[in-house]
Amino acid sequence: MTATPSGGSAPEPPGRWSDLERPPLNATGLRRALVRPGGLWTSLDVVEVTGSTNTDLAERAAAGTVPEGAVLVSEEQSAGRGRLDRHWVAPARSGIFVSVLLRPGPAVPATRWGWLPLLAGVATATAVSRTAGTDTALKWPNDLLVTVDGEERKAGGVLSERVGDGDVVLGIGLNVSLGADELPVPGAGSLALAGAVSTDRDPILRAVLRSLEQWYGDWRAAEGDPARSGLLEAYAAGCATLGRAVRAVLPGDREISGEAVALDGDGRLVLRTDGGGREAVGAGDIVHLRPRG
Ligand SMILES: Nc1ncnc2c1ncn2[C@@H]1O[C@H](COP(=O)(O)OP(=O)(O)OP(=O)(O)O)[C@@H](O)[C@H]1O
Ligand SMILES: O=C(O)CCCC[C@@H]1SC[C@@H]2NC(=O)N[C@@H]21
Repeated sequence: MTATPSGGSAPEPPGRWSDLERPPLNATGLRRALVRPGGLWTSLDVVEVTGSTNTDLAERAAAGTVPEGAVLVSEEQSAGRGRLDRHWVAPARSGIFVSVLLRPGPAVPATRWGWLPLLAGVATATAVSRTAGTDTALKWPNDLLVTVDGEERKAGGVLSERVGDGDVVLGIGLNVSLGADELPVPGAGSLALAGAVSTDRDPILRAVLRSLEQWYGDWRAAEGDPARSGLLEAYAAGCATLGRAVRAVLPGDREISGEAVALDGDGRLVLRTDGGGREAVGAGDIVHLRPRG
C-alpha cells in the first residue's frame, strides 16, 4: 500500500513494489561484512538520496578527503549519470547505485585502466548470477543485459571516470526490482523482470563488492595484464557482443558495421568491417544487429 498525501492509503497498482517490500539497505551490516583490515574497502557510506554517487565521490577524491577503497551507496539518485553524458534513472530503493574510489597506479600502467569498466561488468555479472540467480550478459563496453520475454534488455551499466592524476571513480547502477511500468526507457530491464529468485539488495551489493575486490586484486597483481589476470577470458566468456554483427556509432557520429571479433590489449572492441578491414573501437555505442545465434 502507498501512503497518500491525506494520510490514507491507496491500493498498489498491479506489478508495483511498495516501499514496505523495498526495505532499506542495512548499512551497518554491509560495512561490517565488507570493511576489514587489509581489505580493499576502507569505508562504506549509505545515503538516502543524492544527485550522483559518482559526482560526490569524485568531489571528495579531488578534495583529498577519501582514501582508495571508499564506497558510496545511495538509495536513490536525483541526477544519476550514465556514459556519454546520459542520464541514469535511479528511483528510491529500486536498485543498486554505488561508486567506489580506486587508485590503480603505479602497479597498473594508465594505458590499462580502460579495463576497469569491463572488470566491473564481470564482477557485477558474476555476483548477480550467484545471488539473484539471473543469467546476465555483458554488452561491450559497459552494459549488463538480462533476458526479459526472450529479449535482451539493459539492467545495469558502469561509469568509469578519472579524477585528477591517479584516481578512478567506478560507478555501478543495477535495476533490481523495477517493474514493467517503471522502466525508464524501452530497452531497459531489471533483475525482477528477468525472473530473479531474490531481489534482496543487501546480498547482491555485498556480492558485487566482494567480487570487485577479488577481480581488482587479481588484475592489480598482474599489473593490469588482462590475459594474466584471467579478465580477458572471463569478459569474453560473458560477452554478448563478440561474434555478433554490430553497428558501432562512434563519437562524431561516424558509423561502422561489421562483426565483433575480438578485444585488443586495451579493452577495445575489434570489428571485422563490412569493407573487409579491421578496426578497433574504443568508445561509442554498439548496436547488436541480430539476435544471438
Ligand atoms: N535505470 C536505467 N536502466 C537502463 N537504461 C537506462 C536507465 N536509466 C537511463 N537509461 C538510459 O537508457 C538509454 C538506453 O540504454 P542503451 O544505451 O544501452 O540503449 P540504446 O540507446 O537503446 O542503445 P543500443 O543502440 O545499444 O540498443 C541509455 O541512454 C541509458 O543511459
Ligand atoms: O550505462 C551507463 O551509461 C552507466 C550507468 C552508471 C550508473 C551508475 S549509478 C551509480 C553511479 N552514479 C552515477 O551517477 N552513475 C553511476
